[in-house]
Amino acid sequence: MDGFLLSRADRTVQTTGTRRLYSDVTSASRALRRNEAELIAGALPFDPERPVALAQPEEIVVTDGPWKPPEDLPDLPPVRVAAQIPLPRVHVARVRSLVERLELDEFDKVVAARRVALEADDPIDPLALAARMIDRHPDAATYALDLSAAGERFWGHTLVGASPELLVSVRGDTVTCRPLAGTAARDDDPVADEWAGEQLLASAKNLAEHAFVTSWIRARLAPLCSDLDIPATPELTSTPDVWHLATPITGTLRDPHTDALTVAAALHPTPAVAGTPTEAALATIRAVEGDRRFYGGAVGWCDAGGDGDWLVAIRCAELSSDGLRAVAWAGGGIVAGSDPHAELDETTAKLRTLLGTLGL
Ligand SMILES: C=C(O[C@H]1C=CC=C(C(=O)O)[C@@H]1O)C(=O)O
Repeated sequence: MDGFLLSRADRTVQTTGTRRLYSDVTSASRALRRNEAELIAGALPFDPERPVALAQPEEIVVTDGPWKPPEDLPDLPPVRVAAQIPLPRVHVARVRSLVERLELDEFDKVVAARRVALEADDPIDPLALAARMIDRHPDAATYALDLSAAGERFWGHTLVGASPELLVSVRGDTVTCRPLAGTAARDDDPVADEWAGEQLLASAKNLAEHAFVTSWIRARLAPLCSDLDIPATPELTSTPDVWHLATPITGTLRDPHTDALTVAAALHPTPAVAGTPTEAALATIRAVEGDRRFYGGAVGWCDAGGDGDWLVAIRCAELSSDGLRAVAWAGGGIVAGSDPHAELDETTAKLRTLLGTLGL
């Protein structure tokens, strides 16, 4: 796939071709400020030390409403699970060890993730997968983008997902964020399902897990924004697979020239994907999991006026250049009191967003 697609309920940005690549957020933001680029789209990796995938496209199409896929997209092929990395019992053991380290005050929260390697009989077309994800997850932001700009390790690879989590949106001088943290699986039985949501909203452990994210975002946004409105308690939101705790946040840019890409970089990675304190959480994730590549990163666009949308790159998979292999990730926030088996189940529920779309 050549280009970028971000489909949200109100607006779709689709680009093709590459006019120029940027090696970091600062040079991309400078190009926007100097009007050298009309729009820059792409992704920030999970690990801020790794290369970004940001490009000025050749062609840009912005439309109202969600993406309307072309009729001639190929069917999705049969897909099977080739490996779980690590094995589920190893993930449980990792979480147990992280909880012990939390009790020793090494960090307050850390996000533990695992991945599933997939194999397909025929190539998975990234746009066909995105189209199916929009059908199944109409309230999420669906994305599909070429990661080649991040260097040789990513040549021809694409990232496809349906994220329920808005990192930041900027329109004029208005900043909006909607962090998520705290999860419960949905239930087929409507009564049990409603109960699961109510329990989540009342869960001290999940409220604490969520508060680490909102207080971190407050600290990061305060230098950039005035009139910060961050409700004291989260609200309940849902995807077809899971319930989440969400906090809608708004603010006004102190300097109206600050662009959406700069705000996204200042807010990434939040404790919803890394943990807190950030450096201790990142060091732990690097040592325990290795490189998460673009899972847990940010996907979005920013225009020369500074407006833009950046989504947290979760509920996604990275597809190989031939489309025959894919890796899907899911993680969950670990805090004092986290139950290792429940954390494994939570990642399984979150993986359903991607795996269910592929018929698994
Ligand atoms: C890290 C993920 O989810 C984040 C977003 C919502 C809820 C989360 C949680 O409850 O742990 C995570 O912070 C993921 O889906 O891989």
